[in-house]
Amino acid sequence: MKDLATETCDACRAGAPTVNQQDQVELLAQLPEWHITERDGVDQLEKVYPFPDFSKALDFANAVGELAEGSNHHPAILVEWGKTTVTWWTHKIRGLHRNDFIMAAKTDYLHSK
Ligand SMILES: C[C@H](O)[C@H](O)[C@H]1CNC2=NC(N)=NC(=O)C2=N1
Repeated sequence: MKDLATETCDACRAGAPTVNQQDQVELLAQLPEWHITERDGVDQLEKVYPFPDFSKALDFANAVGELAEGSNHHPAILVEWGKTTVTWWTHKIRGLHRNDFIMAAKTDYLHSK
């Protein structure tokens, strides 16, 4: 199975298909500690990263922001003292695209460095 983190995001267009339930299970199996939650009817992929303080949490958030800019695919990022919550979904399709799982894998890789 190819490492998700090495894939690149497709240019996602309105009307693109969302990831089906079976594929969600397969992709989540490659993404430890990530979970899918629904907000306002939109499935979102989310993970909480713990940090020793606010400053480290903010540094990671900034690194994720740079990753997002480089991929033109952007998460919601919540920075709190001791943790950063990263949430991926695709606005254009109001749901989860393969891109979101790729970006989650890239986020994990960034955290591991
Ligand atoms: C115009 C710009 O390319 C688009 O709005 C991009 C920007 N980043 C994005 N990020 C996410 N998560 N979903 C999108 O649909 C999206 N669209």
